[in-house]
Amino acid sequence: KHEMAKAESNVSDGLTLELIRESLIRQEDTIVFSLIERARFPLNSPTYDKSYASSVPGSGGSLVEFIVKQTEAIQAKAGRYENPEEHPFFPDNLPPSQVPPQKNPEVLHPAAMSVNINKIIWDMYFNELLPLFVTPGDDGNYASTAARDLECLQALSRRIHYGKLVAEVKFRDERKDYEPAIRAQDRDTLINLLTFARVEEAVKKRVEKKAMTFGQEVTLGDDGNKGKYKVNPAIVSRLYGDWVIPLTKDVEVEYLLHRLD
Ligand SMILES: C=C(O[C@@H]1C=C(C(=O)O)C=C[C@H]1O)C(=O)O
Repeated sequence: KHEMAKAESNVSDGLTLELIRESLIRQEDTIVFSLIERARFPLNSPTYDKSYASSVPGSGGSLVEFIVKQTEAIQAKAGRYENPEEHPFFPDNLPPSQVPPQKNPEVLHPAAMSVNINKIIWDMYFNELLPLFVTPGDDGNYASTAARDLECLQALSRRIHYGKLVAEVKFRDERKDYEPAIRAQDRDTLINLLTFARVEEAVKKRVEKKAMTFGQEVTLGDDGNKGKYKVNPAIVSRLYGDWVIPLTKDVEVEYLLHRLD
């Protein structure tokens, strides 16, 4: 099946819609597990409170900002952001990579570099999503909480920015349809071209099922915990329907608008 998709794609770098969809499906596992790990802790609001971390040198904000900035600085030195699939939340003043450059194949148009919607992802995660899937309360585990938040943010960011690859492969497959819309800078036509409603419905159903499967209480003996999940499956489905899929499509459109620059 794979080989067929590859043969159809008539490009040399092996990028196919089928391989991209496989990666997006695999990334659902990472996202669901990272939400489950974060949900072990209650909201722990001091993690996000500027006054709590004000004595941490160089934090400049909350404890979560401190963890994210410091982690991104280390990972930048290790070459993480040389990979076109990775996008920092705080791109300003990141140290350069200190490892030998990797030969990443040039799959995307260079305009892809300027598309980074992590600010929107950050606000969505903390303002809308987090209060929906964690319990209220405070158990004092702020550093662990911030580390789990970073994992959620990175998994969501990678999935949403994968829209660049989705857009590239769709553009190559239907250049004749995309080119006039790009020349006209016509967002609505681009959205219509790249939307597959049936795929989106399947994604939402599958992530709900994954939340039920990965988030069930596994017990030996009586099934007293049946129907209790570590993260509410309906909220995972809503995360995808309301935010992940629309933001992925925003990335696709932003990328395509500059595809012919
Ligand atoms: C990712 C794709 O493109 C679009 C975006 C989707 C998503 O974010 O999951 C799903 C279907 C499409 O509307 C795809 O066609 O597979």
